[in-house]
Amino acid sequence: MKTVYSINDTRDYIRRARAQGRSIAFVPTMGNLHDGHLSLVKKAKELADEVVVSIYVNQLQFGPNEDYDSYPRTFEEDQALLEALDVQLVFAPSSHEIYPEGAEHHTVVRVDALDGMHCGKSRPGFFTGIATVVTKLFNIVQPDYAVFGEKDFQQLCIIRKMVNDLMLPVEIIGAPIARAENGLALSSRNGYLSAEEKQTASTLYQTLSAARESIIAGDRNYDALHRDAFVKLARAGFKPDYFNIVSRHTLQPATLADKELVILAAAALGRARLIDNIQIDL
Ligand SMILES: Nc1ncnc2c1ncn2[C@@H]1O[C@H](COP(=O)(O)OP(=O)(O)OP(=O)(O)O)[C@@H](O)[C@H]1O
Ligand SMILES: CC(C)(CO)[C@@H](O)C(=O)[O-]
Ligand code: BAL
Repeated sequence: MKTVYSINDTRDYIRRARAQGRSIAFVPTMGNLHDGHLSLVKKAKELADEVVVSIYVNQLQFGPNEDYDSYPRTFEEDQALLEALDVQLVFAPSSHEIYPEGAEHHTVVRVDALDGMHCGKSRPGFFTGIATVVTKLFNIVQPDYAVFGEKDFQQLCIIRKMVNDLMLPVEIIGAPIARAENGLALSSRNGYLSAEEKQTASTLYQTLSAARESIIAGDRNYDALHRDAFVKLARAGFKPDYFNIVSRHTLQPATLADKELVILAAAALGRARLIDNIQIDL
């Protein structure tokens, strides 16, 4: 496994791999790797000859009062995990490499149709920061495939739309949510939770699962399901942000005509803001 820090070294590596006719799958991450990330890497290995993983905590997607400074950075451990999976290239740029003139007044990519709702409503600028850095990373790595987790469902939809609208030559692959035994979706920010909070945190998945069961059983009172979920989460100690039953394709509130749904949820618990979702086929 090779680790590079510059765009030039990444491009050199990619050029050589391409000259040998090798295909490339890319997994962008912010590091502090867990089994969720590793499942993406395993998927990438199935898709292409070369797997490239980026580790970069992108300041542009963090709000002024968010956890950019305290975001967990565990570069050495991350490298060991990727080495064990035989990843060929790790790209770990500095902020200066990605934003040499600073992130302010930088050209951005905004996926207007999907970025003002759900997480985008609570975190203004979040998805513009993501779409912008992912575009840069795609331009640097120029992969055939890029793998993203379904845990960040809105992010995955936004990347798909961006790639489609801007005709970027990369195929986006979604990977299922990796969960802890109690159902909690794995996330780097789970590290902010105490052992007790980690148990409580599973209520988010349980609440999603219960709503899913009700809908499958025929309940179509989405407003009431939304209200009940907020009450359940608040009782468990969460500060619920949203619990939205939406069409999987538009991310707009589900109508009775929609058959492919997803429930998107976010809630704060202690220091952590957790997100999760569950899909429903009617
Ligand atoms: N539990 C999971 N299952 C599947 N994919 C995941 C999981 N957690 C993260 N990913 C995916 O890994 C990629 C990198 O995500 P990121 O580095 O932000 O990790 P994270 O654990 O989601 O961090 P955070 O706690 O900051 O949200 C994204 O495509 C994300 O969807
Ligand atoms: C896609 C991503 C690596 C962009 O910084 C980040 O949003 C993430 O880790 O999901
Ligand atoms: N996994 C999404 C990145 C973020 O929350 O900043």
